[in-house]
Amino acid sequence: MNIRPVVLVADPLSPVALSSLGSDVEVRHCDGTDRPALLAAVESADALLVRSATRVDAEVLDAAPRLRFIGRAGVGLDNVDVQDATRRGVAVANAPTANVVSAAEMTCALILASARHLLPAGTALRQGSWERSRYTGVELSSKTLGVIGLGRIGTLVAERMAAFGMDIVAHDPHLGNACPDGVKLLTLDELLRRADVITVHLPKTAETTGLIGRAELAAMKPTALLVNVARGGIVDEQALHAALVSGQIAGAALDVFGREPCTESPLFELDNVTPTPHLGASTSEAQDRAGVTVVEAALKALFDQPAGSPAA
Ligand SMILES: NC(=O)C1=CN([C@@H]2O[C@H](COP(=O)(O)OP(=O)(O)OC[C@H]3O[C@@H](n4cnc5c(N)ncnc54)[C@H](O)[C@@H]3O)[C@@H](O)[C@H]2O)C=CC1
Ligand SMILES: O=C(O)CCC(=O)C(=O)O
Repeated sequence: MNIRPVVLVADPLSPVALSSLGSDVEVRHCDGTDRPALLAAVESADALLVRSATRVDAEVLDAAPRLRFIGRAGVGLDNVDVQDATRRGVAVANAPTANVVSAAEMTCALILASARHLLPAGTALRQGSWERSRYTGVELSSKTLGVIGLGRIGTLVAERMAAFGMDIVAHDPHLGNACPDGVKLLTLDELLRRADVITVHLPKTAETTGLIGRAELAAMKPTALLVNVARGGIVDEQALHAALVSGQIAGAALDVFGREPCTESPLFELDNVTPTPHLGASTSEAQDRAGVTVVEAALKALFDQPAGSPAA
């Protein structure tokens, strides 16, 4: 009889994280985006480890009578129904700091890529077109960066872009007086009107979904660049498409989309959009840290507590 607890890995975790699971647990894998496979596999799972692709909702929790722990190897918990899990005595842990440097570096890369048209210029060159004046960019030095959500990632982005000579303004109603030196806190409307580059670093919640819509895009400068490495749906994609086509704003870089995986979008047809497939946390360092963090939490939940009692 198998008495080892079963850890179900439903999204790809780093090899370092997988090996840190050790031999006291039985590790099983499934594709968490394949709903029937997930629902079948979770039935015997004591712990479930996911990244952002697997949705853990009431249906999954209903199918998982033995589940004691859900580990989210990353920051955003919008794909896990934490409230429902907690109500059922299933502990949930994420890795809130594991990938923030990677996400911040990705954001900086997208800001620079957008300002200098790297994606369309490189694509044109691969197609044999040497168009230097078409891809004239803008300098970032002395421009204003507007950070919406000055938490861990927003702060790292602000620090890094300040080194490029950008003035930093931010909007974050939950910060109170805890604003870092050199950053000016503004209302959302003031930020939208003043910033040359706007970057979004918010959790996806009922409050933040659709926060950047038609009216907010209309308030931005026609030269503004908008970057979203947070979550799809915080920026209204239809309104953004209209704003980019009409020249209401100059460009956008998007790492995240309302529906993922997202392989087709009218936004992908626009030269002034730099899209990436949710790569913010996709570095070996971030994946090792995030995976090991949730594995350690899973082992603690499985072995430090008697089965059936909720982990802290
Ligand atoms: N693209 C990617 O691969 C990654 C995306 N993310 C996303 O980035 C998000 C932010 O991550 P962190 O900076 O680590 O989170 P955090 O919790 O440190 O910071 C979020 C900040 O947003 C602020 N905030 C909340 N509601 C707001 C509102 N309505 N207006 C303005 N500010 C508001 C909070 O006060 C907080 O300071 C995550 O929730 C996740 O969804 C995180 C890592 C990688
Ligand atoms: O690597 C992932 O699963 C995505 C990272 C992410 O979006 C997050 O940590 O919130």
